[in-house]
Parts: sequence; C-alpha cells; structure tokens
Amino acid sequence: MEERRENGPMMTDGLIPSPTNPMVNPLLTDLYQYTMAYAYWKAGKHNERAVFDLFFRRSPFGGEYTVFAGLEECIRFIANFKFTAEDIDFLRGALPGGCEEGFLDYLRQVDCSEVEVYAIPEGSVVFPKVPLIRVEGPVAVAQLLETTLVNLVNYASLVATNAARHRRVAGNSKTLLEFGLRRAQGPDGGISASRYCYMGGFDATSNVAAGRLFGIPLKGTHSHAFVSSFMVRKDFYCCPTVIMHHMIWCHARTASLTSPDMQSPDEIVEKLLRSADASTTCEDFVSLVQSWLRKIQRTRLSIGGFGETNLSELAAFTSYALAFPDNFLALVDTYDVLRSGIPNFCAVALALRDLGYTAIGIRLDSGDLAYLSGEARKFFQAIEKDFGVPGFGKTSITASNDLNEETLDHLNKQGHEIDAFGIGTYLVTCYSQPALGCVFKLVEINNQPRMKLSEDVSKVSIPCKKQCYRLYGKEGYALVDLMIGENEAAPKVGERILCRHPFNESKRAYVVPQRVEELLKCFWRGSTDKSREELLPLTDVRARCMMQLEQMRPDHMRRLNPTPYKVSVSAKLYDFIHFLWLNEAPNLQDLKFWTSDGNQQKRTTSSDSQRSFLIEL
Ligand SMILES: Nc1ncnc2c1ncn2[C@@H]1O[C@H](COP(=O)(O)OP(=O)(O)OP(=O)(O)O)[C@@H](O)[C@H]1O
Ligand SMILES: O=P(O)(O)OC[C@H]1O[C@H](OP(=O)(O)OP(=O)(O)O)[C@H](O)[C@@H]1O
Ligand SMILES: O=C(O)c1cccnc1
Ligand SMILES: [Mg+2]
Repeated sequence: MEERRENGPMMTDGLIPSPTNPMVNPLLTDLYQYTMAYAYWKAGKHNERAVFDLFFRRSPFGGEYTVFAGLEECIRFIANFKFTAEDIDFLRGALPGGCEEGFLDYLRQVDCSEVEVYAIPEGSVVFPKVPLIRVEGPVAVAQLLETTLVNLVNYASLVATNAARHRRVAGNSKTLLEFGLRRAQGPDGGISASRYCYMGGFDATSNVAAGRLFGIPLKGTHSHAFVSSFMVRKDFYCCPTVIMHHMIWCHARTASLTSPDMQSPDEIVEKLLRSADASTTCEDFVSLVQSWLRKIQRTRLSIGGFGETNLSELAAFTSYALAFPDNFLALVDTYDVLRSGIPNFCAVALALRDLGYTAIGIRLDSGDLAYLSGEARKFFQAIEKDFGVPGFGKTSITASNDLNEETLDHLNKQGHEIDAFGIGTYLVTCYSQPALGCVFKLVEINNQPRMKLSEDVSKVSIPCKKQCYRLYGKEGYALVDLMIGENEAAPKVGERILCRHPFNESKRAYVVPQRVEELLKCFWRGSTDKSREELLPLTDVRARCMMQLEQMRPDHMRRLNPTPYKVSVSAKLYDFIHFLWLNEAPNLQDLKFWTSDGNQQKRTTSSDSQRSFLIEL
C-alpha cells in the first residue's frame, strides 16, 4: 500500500496515483474477460467502440438509497492500466488452449488512453438502474475493466451505505467509531471498511493503517485485557488456581511469593503526575485517587452508596490515567459496572480534575446498555451535584458490543444516555446483506444501442449511451432521477418534462424541476486530456455524502417501508427501450402479428429502423 496521504489522493504532475491496494491490477479479474478479449481480437472486433454502464438493481438493507463509493480507486485503476512483462508471460499460459502471440503483442500496448469515463461523483446518494459509471472505449479494453470496477464499487458502496444507515439511526449528535478491523474480511476488507465507513458518516476509526493512509481520525479506548492484567494480592491468596500456578512458578525460580506482575494501586511504581498547566506536580497520584475513592465511598451520594470496589481495576485505571491524563477513558465492565467500574472511574477522574485534567469518560461493553448508561449518567450527575463539579454530569459514555442498526434503534426507543457508539462486526461485514450486486452491462456498440433481456423485468438493462439528471422540487428535495438519450435536450428549470418508469407503462409523471443536476461527470478522457473532474480529498467526499443525505425526502430514508425514489426515463427513451425490446426478443424474424385488417404482417427488425429512431433520440 502506498505512503501516507493527507486526506486525499496524491497528485504529482497531474498524474493519478496507482490504486491503494497493489493487488488491484489488470490480472485482478475473471478469466472470461481474457477469453472474450481474445475472441474479440480474433474476430477483429477489439477496437469497436463500446459503451458499458455500471449500475445496481436494488438498494441494500431493505432501504431505498445507496451511497456511491469506490470511484477514486476505479479511476486510479483505469489511469494506471498497463500490463507488465510478467503479466503477459502469465497470460500466455492462462488462456485455455493458449493464444496467438499477436494477441499478447496487442495486450502489451493496451492502456486506457482511448477510454472515457463518466461517473456520478463519489459520496453521492444514488439509486437503482442509474449508471454510476459509464465506460466508453474499445470493446476489448472496456470488457477487461468489468470485474475490477464492479469489485471496487460493490463493497465500498455497500459498507458506506451501511455506515450512513447507522449514522441516520444514531442521529447527528452521536459519535460513531468504527471498530471492525479484527472482524473484517481480510486486510483489504478492513482498510476499505474504515475508509468507506468514514465516508458514510462515521467520525473515526480504531484502524491505525487507515488513519495513516487516508487521514481518518484515530480513536480508541482500551480492552478488558488491560484491566485484567492488573491483580491485587488479595485476589492472589483467594484464588486456588492462581495459588497453584504460583507455587510452581515460585518453586521454579525460588523467588518470593510476590510476582512482579501483581499490582495493587500502592504498587504502581511511577506515581508522579504533573498538572495540566505544568505549574505543580503531584508526587503521589495513586494516593490522590485512593483518597477520592474513600471520599466517594463515605459520602452518601444522592443516588445511594456502594461498598468495596475492585482494587485491581482501580490500579488499571490509575495506570491508564498516568499514561494518558488528557485522554482518560476507562472500560468499566470487567468486574461490575455499577459497584466497581463507575466508582473507580470517578475516583480517577476527580483526581485528574484536581490537576486540571478533564477525563473523557467510560466505555460499556456488555449488559443492558440502555439501563447501564442511564445509571452511569445518574452517578455522574450525583458527583456533579454532591461534590460541586460543574460539567461532570456530562461525562461521555461510549457503548459497544455487537451493535448494529437494529440495536441502535431499540436503544433509541428505550431511551439511553450513550454519547458514542463503537461498532465493529455488524458494520464492516455488512452482516444483514453481504453484497450489493452491481453489474456492468453493454448498452451500445458502434453507435448501436444494446440491451440485455430477462424474464425478470428488474434485470432488463436500459440501452443507449445516456445522460442522467436529478430533478429537485420546491422544498429542495430530490424528486426523481431522469435518464435521457445522449442527443436529447437536457431538462430545464421551470419546464415541464414527462418522466416515465422505464418498464411500467402506467407509471409516469410530469415534473417541473426547480433545480436540475447533471449526474454524470467526466472523470477520465485519456491520459493526455486533463479536462476532467478532480478526485477530491476524503473529507470533501464525506461532506458531499452528508449533504446529499440531508437533501433526501425523509420518507425515502425511513427504515420501515421507505417510499421508493423514482428513477425514470424520458418519453423518447421509453419508446426506444420498448421498440428495441420487441426487436431483440427471440425469433422475431419469424414472429407475425395481426394488423387491424386481420392480415398477418412481419415485424421489421432491421438495424436501419433502429438507426432512424436513434437520430430522433
Ligand atoms: N437495551 C438494549 N436493548 C437491546 N439490545 C441491547 C440492549 N443492551 C444491549 N443490547 C444488545 O444485546 C446483546 C447482548 O449480548 P450478550 O448477551 O452476548 O452480551 P452480554 O452478556 O451483555 O456481554 P458479554 O457476554 O460480552 O459479557 C448485544 O448485541 C447488545 O448490543
Ligand atoms: O462488538 P463489535 O461490534 O464487533 O465491536 C468491537 C468489539 O471488539 C472488542 O471486543 P471483542 O469482540 O474482541 O471481545 P469481546 O466480545 O469479548 O468484548 C470490543 O470490546 C467490542 O466489543
Ligand atoms: O478502542 C477500542 O475500544 C476498540 C477497538 C477495537 C475493537 N474494540 C474496541
Ligand atoms: Mg464482542
């Protein structure tokens, strides 16, 4: 993977850098792309000009919207598409039955200088059937791009959408932390998850490599292992297993009964802590913490009292605070949240406060998160009131543990006091829907529109090289996406336009747009033509995503039974689709239909009639 970047692609001399993952190269594809490329070449068809659309058929997670992600990596792949000598050597033996040397000579000089790419900007909210990327170029080259482009868009868009959905249910005021690296589908899955969850609205990641590569804010707490690595001798004498192990250990080393690993708070070696403003030094921070714990224990807090807390946990918290006095956040559920974790945290936080530091808060990682967060909040508020500590009641509460969109929704319904959510497994694995199902379909070759037919109407592709627009209404919400033929006039603000469902005759509406947004922008037009859209820094792409999500009508965005967003075609494109559909249906040359005078007549299927139609389009 490449070196650190500050939140955006590194452009040197206008060159587009190579893909983030070096595995993204011309061989990262399906074998059939090469067999087809060879057959195109053998047929002398390889340079025919083709147009492919990359689109998906249904939004994921039962929703009606998708966040488009992965474009930057697609453009990096296209801009750097070139075979190495080793690639060519490998391909020589990879095609079934081998291939002529001339084909390999052809591949040696292939690049994307003849390719044009139009795309919807990354981070946009997008809908089914509308091309996210339109690739135009020599058919063999465009065909070779298919699998890689689909691969780069599929998971990126799926996980960005998942993140956006988590953001929507959590609300804008909550902090969302992506904790998924350990559960992601391999290293690329982990890196991609961090990048695209940030794009979709998360605030930070725990993934250090993603922080370095993309400039995503890094955040984290600590684990149970850190807390349970501290032990007090009291526990040592009580636990038979430990006694047994220790007797063996001591015998082997003829050492004293006190292991160097055993630490009560008094055994912390480095106890010194300088105040936040560096004006004073506390020689014994541990004693300060202990005195605060006693104070809290003795004071009848307005929410009631508590007994002994776990002192090994206190030692762990104290040590963590000594290491990070400015960023103290404690995981409080290792032993007992209410009777140990929270009081111990408060003792350390109050001691820090004496030295001018403000503790960040706690993390809950088990149990009933609604209840425990509520109890924690009451405890913090009681400290604020009873000890006169302004702001302590607002101490931050982070929750984690198998969270997902559903759980966040349940927590909201119950009421909770959580400020931040750490989410891993369900987010990055896209547990509730593991793939988006993007496709890459040929829509035109040599200026002849093509379409893929299917029994299932949702799988019929929309032919022609198209222009795509988003039409906005009075309230500023997006109303409809409209696809029109390449040579049709663009829709105009204030002018009525008929928008038709591409396949359902009865679904149509006149729209008078208040704003018209052209969706497909040029992102690549050969290496020498620099007149293309810039690849923006990740933070800008994220901001676009947030803004577009805000502009969606709320009923399209709701979790239960959202209203489908309308995706339409112009009247001319509608007529052409259905004309071509009938012409492409099997055995049409032999099909007869009845004329009004009762005579049988043959349907014309000549490409001449298609062409005359196209002129109008
Ligand atoms: N108030 C709540 N409403 C709905 N779901 C919740 C609530 N609180 C926690 N959960 C979810 O319930 C599940 C609890 O899982 P589980 O029973 O395995 O964990 P636990 O017993 O609390 O913790 P662990 O076993 O890790 O110590 C988690 O998925 C968590 O996100
Ligand atoms: O629950 P997730 O959404 O995947 O979030 C990440 C989890 O990873 C960590 O623990 P880990 O799951 O490794 O161990 P634990 O379940 O025993 O806490 C952390 O404590 C979270 O619980
Ligand atoms: O920093 C954390 O708290 C964290 C990081 C990854 C997984 N679970 C928790
Ligand atoms: Mg877990």
